Amino acid sequence: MTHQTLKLAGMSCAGCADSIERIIKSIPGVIRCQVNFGMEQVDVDYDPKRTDLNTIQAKVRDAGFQATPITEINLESRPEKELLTKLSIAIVISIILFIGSLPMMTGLSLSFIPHWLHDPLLQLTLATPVQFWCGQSFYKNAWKAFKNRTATMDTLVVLGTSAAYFYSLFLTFGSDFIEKQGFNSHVYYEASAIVITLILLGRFLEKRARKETAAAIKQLMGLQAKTARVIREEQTLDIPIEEVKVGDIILVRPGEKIPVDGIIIQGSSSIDESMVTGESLPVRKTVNQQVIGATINKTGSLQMQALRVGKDTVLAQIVRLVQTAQASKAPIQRLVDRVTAYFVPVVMIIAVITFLFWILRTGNLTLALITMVEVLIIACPCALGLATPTSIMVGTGQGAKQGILIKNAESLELAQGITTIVLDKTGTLTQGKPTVTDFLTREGVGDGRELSLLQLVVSVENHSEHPLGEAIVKYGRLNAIKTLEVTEFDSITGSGVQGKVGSDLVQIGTQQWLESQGIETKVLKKVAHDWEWQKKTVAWIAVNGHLEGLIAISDVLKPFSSSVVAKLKKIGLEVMMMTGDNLETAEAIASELGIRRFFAALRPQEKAEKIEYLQKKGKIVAMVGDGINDAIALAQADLGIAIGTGTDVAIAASDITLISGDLQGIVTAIELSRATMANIKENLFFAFIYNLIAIPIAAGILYPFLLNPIIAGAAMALSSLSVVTNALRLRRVHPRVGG
Ligand SMILES: Nc1ncnc2c1ncn2[C@@H]1O[C@H](COP(=O)(O)OP(=O)(O)OP(=O)(O)O)[C@@H](O)[C@H]1O
Ligand SMILES: [Cu+]
Ligand SMILES: [Mg+2]
Repeated sequence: MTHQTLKLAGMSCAGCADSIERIIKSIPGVIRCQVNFGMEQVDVDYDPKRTDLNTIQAKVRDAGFQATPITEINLESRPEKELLTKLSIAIVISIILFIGSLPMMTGLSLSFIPHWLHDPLLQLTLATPVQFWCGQSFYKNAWKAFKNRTATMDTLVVLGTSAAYFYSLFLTFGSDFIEKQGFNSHVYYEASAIVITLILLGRFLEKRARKETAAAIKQLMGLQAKTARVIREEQTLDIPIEEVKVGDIILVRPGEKIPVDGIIIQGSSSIDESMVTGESLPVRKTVNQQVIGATINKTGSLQMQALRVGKDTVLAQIVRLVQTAQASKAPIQRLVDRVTAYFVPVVMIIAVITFLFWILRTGNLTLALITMVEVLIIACPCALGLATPTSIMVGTGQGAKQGILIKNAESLELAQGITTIVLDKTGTLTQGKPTVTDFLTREGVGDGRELSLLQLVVSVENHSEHPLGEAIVKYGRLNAIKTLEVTEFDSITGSGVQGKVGSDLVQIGTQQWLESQGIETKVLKKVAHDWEWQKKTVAWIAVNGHLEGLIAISDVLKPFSSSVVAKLKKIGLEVMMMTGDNLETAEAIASELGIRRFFAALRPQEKAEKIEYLQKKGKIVAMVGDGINDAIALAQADLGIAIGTGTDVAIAASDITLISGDLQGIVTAIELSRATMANIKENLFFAFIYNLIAIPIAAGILYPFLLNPIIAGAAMALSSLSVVTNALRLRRVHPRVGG
């Protein structure tokens, strides 16, 4: 499967986005296609054996749009200059036309307005370029839609303003005829010109605002360093970031940005990773630790080796993730789409009925025409099309700024509805950087076997990815233990690890597991219990099926664990804990955090089963976890939240990732979701209520009070603008637990 992002040109409203999506999806071989109206781009997945980029581009071109591939991240937006020129000219002409028609509109004789301004021929000369040059894009788009056998908001604008324009044109040259019929012979050039101007103005402002919503991504990308100082063939050179290759040795001085992702090979420093992880405290890093491109090296001088460059860097991946999330459709949007699809044709029918009704009832052609034009203009559903996507864009962008990656709009919509949140213990509530506190052999202190047993244990744990394993290896290093060769290593997720050192079978893991292997564990039970009550995790050691010792490992809680649990309860969620660790340790930790319900000694599959059990009881469950042992449960949960410092498996199985592992992100994500959904509902309410009220008025139910078409145009431009502005308010959501 090939993935490609294309930049789109020529879209004027959400309706165009829909038709492009439909066209691309209809090409055989296209697997997935998603248009992002806000970013003006489309993501396509296709089978390269069945179709290719040229075919896709040609199809899009046939429909009247342009699509060009984006290879590197590139956000240059289409020049707005042309739109601005057209808008300025339209404004000037509209003002002149407006002044000229004031006496007629108000019925007053305003002597300061020269009479020639009211001349229909002059008005025609002024109105024509506005209609066909400034308004050109409406005609083009309406034609495009017509060819695709759909109707969009452009269709409505074209029908409405053309009706006003051609009616006036007819009057200009045939007013005698009209007057003989007893009709009023006022021309409506100014109405059509002003409506076009207002809609252009609305588009211009909307474009501006939409550009602002892409700000989060732009900000992320602007973070990238421009150059890097590399050492090649013993020479130090400054080269552009694009030319850095994997494996290059790079020098980073204090205060400089880390140019690409890499590993420190010399020096140590504290590094500000807040731009990527949202974590505000600088982190101390030294040799062999990874650094992320775009983060800031604060104090020390570093030499690093490039590991990932270009589009493989963490930053580029984050940008891509955020872009896809912003383009994705929330379930609520699908409903809106269905409604909008029927909206335009329905409006056209209402317009025709309005026309027929008034002409038959009053015989007044002007009245019938004006009401029809109003219905066409005022009912334009573009605010409806903007309501959901703009909020989603701002919401996901805002999350990214705070170190919360939301996989798609659906996850964002889901987060607000959860009732229960289940937290994993090790690595989620605790730091996941445990240290060994006690080590005991079967015979107790001084049996002379301590070091040789520790050597066996450390050798096996050296192969484990588990934080407990890492802690034991570190402990071995402190005791100057040399590791031995291990064969037949096996990791039983959720239970422990085993391997052969020479001919000895070494097993390290839970008591439960060793018992299930037929190993007698009674002798050390008392010591183990004491340790567990001190919140320590106990690993049991057996060699050749015989219990030989115990290791106690303790892990401290993350600084915000308690306050996050409290806050989650306060916003009305049921909080539970779930762990693979034993019951006593779990109980001790849970009571410290004030969590009443918890499940302990769970194997990975059982974690998922517990979640399923909660779901069966009608709860909507979010699960937060970091490890391989959490992956199934994360996928089972309604909303999976992964700790970014955890394993890749967990991140892949989740819907939301907290990049820095800061638990406050859970609260932020939920509040952001609630705010976004509320915002979408406000937007939809505004958009619908406006149409519901405006259409009947435009159709003339309040007759003899009639709207002027100009007011209709202004109202419609304002309604989309207010939707976009409302969405931008989401940028003010910054909930934080610690202040
Ligand atoms: N590499 C290992 N070395 C020693 N013991 C292990 C190892 N891996 C797992 N265990 C044992 O299995 C138990 C369960 O492990 P699991 O990975 O499922 O959960 P956990 O990391 O302790 O806790 P949580 O589920 O809260 O993240 C551990 O508490 C430990 O006793
Ligand atoms: Cu519109
Ligand atoms: Mg864990």
